Amino acid sequence: DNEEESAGEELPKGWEKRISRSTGQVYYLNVYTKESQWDRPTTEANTKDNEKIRCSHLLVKHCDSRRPSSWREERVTRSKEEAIELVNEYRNQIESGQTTIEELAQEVSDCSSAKKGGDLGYFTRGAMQKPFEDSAFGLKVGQMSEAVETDSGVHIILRTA
Ligand SMILES: O=C(CCc1ccccc1)N[C@H](Cc1nc2ccccc2[nH]1)C(=O)O
Repeated sequence: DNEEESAGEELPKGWEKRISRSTGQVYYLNVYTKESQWDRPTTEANTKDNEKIRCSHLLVKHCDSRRPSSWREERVTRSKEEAIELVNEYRNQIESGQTTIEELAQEVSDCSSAKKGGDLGYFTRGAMQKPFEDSAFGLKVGQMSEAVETDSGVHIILRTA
């Protein structure tokens, strides 16, 4: 509002100041990505294309995977249908709180990220296979995907940041 601008505390481009309906606290909305944050932004709001997110994933490969091999087994022979069934069972175990994606990925994920509990680090659009990217960027922080199929196999994705 005016006195803030006149006091030279203008917000960087792409941000808007909001008041939380539930707590009355001030927060800031990135008008491009619709993401919000408590801290007053100091840099321009990033637009969709340079948005970085962080995910962990669990991958179950199958006989038609691009590389039907992994640290777990020399030759992956399960069918795609079996991989989908397994992934859905794993997803239920995580959803029910029996385990976490980090713990399960270390045991069963066919991706080398298994060693890090499935953590893929931060990435922008353009870094991962399209079905994976579309699912990951559609998740809110803390949300887990349904089974996602890529040329590598069948994934569960958890957005962590
Ligand atoms: O591509 C990799 C390495 C991914 C990775 C990124 C960052 C840190 C650690 C690993 N592994 C493939 C399996 C695989 N395919 C994927 C497709 C999308 C995201 C993660 C994936 N992982 C494979 O092993 O065949």
